[in-house]
Amino acid sequence: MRTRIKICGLTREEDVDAAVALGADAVGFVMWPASRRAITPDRLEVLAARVPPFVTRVGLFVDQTPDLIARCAGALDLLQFHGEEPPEACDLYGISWIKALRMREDIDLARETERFAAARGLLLDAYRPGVPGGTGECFDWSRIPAELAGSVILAGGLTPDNVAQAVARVKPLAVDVSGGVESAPGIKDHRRMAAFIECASRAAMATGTLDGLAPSGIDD
Ligand SMILES: O=C(O)c1ccccc1NCC(=O)[C@H](O)[C@H](O)COP(=O)(O)O
Repeated sequence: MRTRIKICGLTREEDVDAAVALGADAVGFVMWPASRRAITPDRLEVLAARVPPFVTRVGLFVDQTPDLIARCAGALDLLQFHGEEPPEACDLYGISWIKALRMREDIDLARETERFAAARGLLLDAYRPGVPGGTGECFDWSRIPAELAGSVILAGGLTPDNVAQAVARVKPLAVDVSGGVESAPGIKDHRRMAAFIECASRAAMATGTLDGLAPSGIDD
């Protein structure tokens, strides 16, 4: 499967337009007020309205209220939970959700995978105490069990310089980047976004993530 690409932490119209034009499969919006990339629900409506069909609009939440999440859900295609949202509560909003897990040294991935079995996917991210996401740090990708790798969204410290290696080594379902394509928190650098998407796409093709397909995509 082709590795999908999510550009996260968007706050400006021009950056949303650039991410879509460059071929991002998903765009992420941080709804947690303490983040330097946070936007308001009103701003989310404005930015999400610029995203065409077939590009997934992802809202990021950290232990936030059901009312706020329900307020945002109308502008989103996917919820990304970073807090301790109980699995059963996530079904309240009527749209799909993914669970972000921070790779603490003592994480029990088998247990967490079972606990969040109802999620559409797991996003594996770096761990820094007190920081729910957007750390700009990598974690040891070899810690991802082989049987899980193809179904996870890989996040944490990805950049145009390391994303090809990440795709080749992990072959994840998707890669997720925020800080690695910025000139400042929440301000995306369009050249870095273009380089990231190019490098990730080339690596996905090179690693045969389209196994079994002839170059034309049709068996000869
Ligand atoms: O990006 C944030 O500021 C953020 C704040 C609170 C919760 C989640 C947040 N981001 C989550 C993401 O999905 C980021 O893209 C991911 O953590 C990777 O960030 P980076 O290491 O900067 O590429």
